[in-house]
Amino acid sequence: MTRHTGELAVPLLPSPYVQLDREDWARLRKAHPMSLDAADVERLSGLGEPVDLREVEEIYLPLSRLLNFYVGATSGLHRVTSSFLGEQPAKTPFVIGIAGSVAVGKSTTARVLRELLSRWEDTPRVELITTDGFLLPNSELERRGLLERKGFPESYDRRALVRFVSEVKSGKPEVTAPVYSHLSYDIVPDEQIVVRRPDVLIVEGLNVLQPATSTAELRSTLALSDFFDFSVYVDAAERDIRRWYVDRFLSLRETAFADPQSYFHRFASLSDDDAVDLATKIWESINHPNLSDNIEPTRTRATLVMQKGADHAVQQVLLRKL
Ligand SMILES: Nc1ncnc2c1ncn2[C@@H]1O[C@H](COP(=O)(O)OP(=O)(O)O)[C@@H](O)[C@H]1O
Ligand SMILES: CC(C)(COP(=O)(O)O)[C@@H](O)C(=O)NCCC(=O)O
Repeated sequence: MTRHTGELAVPLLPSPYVQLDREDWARLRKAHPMSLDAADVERLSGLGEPVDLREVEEIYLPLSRLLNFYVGATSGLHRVTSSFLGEQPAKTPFVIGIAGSVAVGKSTTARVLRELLSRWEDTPRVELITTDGFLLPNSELERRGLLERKGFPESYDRRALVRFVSEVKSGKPEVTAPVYSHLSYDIVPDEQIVVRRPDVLIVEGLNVLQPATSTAELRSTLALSDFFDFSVYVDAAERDIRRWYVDRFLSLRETAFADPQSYFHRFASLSDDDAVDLATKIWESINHPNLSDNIEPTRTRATLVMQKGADHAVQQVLLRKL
């Protein structure tokens, strides 16, 4: 097996990652045999995403196995701390962060992992939360002049997001999160997600690996990632991500945008060329600068980096060893 040092080195420091080609990573599966039964296959194909089952077996199953080892080791550490303190050990939810650009495949990765992790005996209850629920409402974004910066770190209520994850982790019986609608393009008033002591919490979003900010308003808060037990950065070449974004925009024209209630309904009747132009313009003015200024710089903070090729298939996996 060829293992070499990952490219994501901080200059002059040894890379903290071991880099595995797809074949090497997939081979790890043989050491930890697992298979999907008919019910698993059915559940996975019911997720509404065209995920190749070979991809699930070769990439996501080994990852779910690794995560299962981390869950065991982390709960051992919690037990040690409780016993040191002379306390009764309580079960602490294992928290996974999933970061990456808009349209890189974070939601798909998160949903596949939720399915696979819930198959492990010690983690049957896996909850998934997306950070868009913590975007400031449009009225507030407008007041702050941030409507064109949705998805940038400052467009979120970061304090509420950190509080949410810390409360789930502290074992609070019920913790609620606000809900964002892509249909209305805003936070949904009076709607909430309730999380009740999961075994695993997956937190997926563009900015989940952002370091703590030091603005006057937020100084001395903890970073969200301080609560992560494991994090995944989904990575790909920007030209591929932009194409996935434009393709998704084109297909949303026939589905979500076609709904008269949709904020984007006015885009449903665009010609192919105009839709491609508009999606490319949104990419260049919002999603590209957010990726290069805010999201990509957090990649080296992830425990594991999945590097996808043009067809979404993972080509390389970088796993943090140091
Ligand atoms: N593993 C995959 N195989 C095939 N298509 C995928 C895969 N992951 C994502 N996609 C497609 O790429 C687009 C973006 O994926 P999504 O998970 O919605 O990204 P994000 O949550 O990062 O915005 C979607 O159209 C999705 O169907
Ligand atoms: C809602 C999002 C900010 C993503 O939020 P996340 O759940 O990753 O925090 C993003 O999908 C979005 O709508 N961005 C605005 C620019 C655009 O329309 O692509």
